[in-house]
Amino acid sequence: MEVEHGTTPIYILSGFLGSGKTTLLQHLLSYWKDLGLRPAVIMNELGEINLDGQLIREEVPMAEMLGGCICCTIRGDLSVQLYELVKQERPDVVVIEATGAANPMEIFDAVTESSLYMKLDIRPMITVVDAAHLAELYASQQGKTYRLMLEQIRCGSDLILNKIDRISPETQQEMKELLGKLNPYARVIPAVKCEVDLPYLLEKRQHQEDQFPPESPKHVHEQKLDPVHEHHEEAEHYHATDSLATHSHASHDHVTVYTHYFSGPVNSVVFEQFIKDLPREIYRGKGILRFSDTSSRFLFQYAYREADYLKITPQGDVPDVAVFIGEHFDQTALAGRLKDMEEKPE
Ligand SMILES: Nc1nc2c(ncn2[C@@H]2O[C@H](COP(=O)(O)OP(=O)(O)OP(=O)(O)O)[C@@H](O)[C@H]2O)c(=O)[nH]1
Repeated sequence: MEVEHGTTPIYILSGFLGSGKTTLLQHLLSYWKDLGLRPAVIMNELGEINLDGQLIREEVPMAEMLGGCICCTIRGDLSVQLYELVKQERPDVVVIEATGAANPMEIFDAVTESSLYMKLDIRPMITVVDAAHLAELYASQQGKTYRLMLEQIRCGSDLILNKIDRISPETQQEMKELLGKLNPYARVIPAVKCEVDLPYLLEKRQHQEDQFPPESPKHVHEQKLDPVHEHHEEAEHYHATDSLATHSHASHDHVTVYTHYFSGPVNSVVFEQFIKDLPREIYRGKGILRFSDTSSRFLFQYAYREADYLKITPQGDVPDVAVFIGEHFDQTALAGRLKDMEEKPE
């Protein structure tokens, strides 16, 4: 990796909730470590607790931005966190993992603000796309989730078409072509578990600026480097020029998060059934649990109707917790079912 002296490369990982960003992050961190580089991470979660952080090696410096989205509610904090992380840890490279609900243009905005007082090399965005989820949303072609996904696709310079194990070869071909149409400037990289050729993904390409379509991220990016530019003017300009940006800040107003702290262990079979029965409006779940019928603790992941359980020994003092993210789901009903499980663990 070419690193300009005194300049910190910043990679932003974008992609809808559960698409595979943390999976990619883990590959990136191992790759850089093997090269003898010191990576650092900024993780942003909508929930109050960073569960993905549990999957990251302890020695990797990490700034956690919890309980909001860096593209809007806690956006101002990003430049502060980035500044402190770079100053204190002197990393060779920083990766920002955005929440899957984040509007990519706004993250670009927030990061470029930091580049006003730090030497940063903001690399083009990497967007991870859940192939099966895209196929389904493309079929219906509606909803805010679809629009947000389109925007994330449009802003990526590399599009990792992940989870191709979940679609047929024909659909795979269709999705590749679709990505090519939605964003002709990006490289499309099909993958399973984000296993991609990392030197290829990270290489600095010639004429990288030409990758951006006219009047899209590059345009906004350049404006942000002008410190006297008024924010609302920029926002207006962005809305006026970007045909997909019909909802900018409001893009994830429809996304809600429910965090449940468990008062005790729950039965694993009952919990697994509960996850299987989750309503369609809930598209993401994760948590750390203690089951009454097993001895170890588990990290569970639920993304787009597929669940995964991993035995873990949490770092530090981590409560038993589950976080659910979805669109307008009934939080009270969900809370009730979880509570029931605690009261009847067997
Ligand atoms: N079947 C399948 N599952 C995958 C693949 N890649 C990742 N997953 C699983 O999908 C789930 C979500 O992956 P993450 O890497 O946590 O996704 P994320 O984008 O970081 O999720 P958020 O942080 O919630 O936005 C996990 O259970 C992964 O093991 C893949 O290629 N195929």
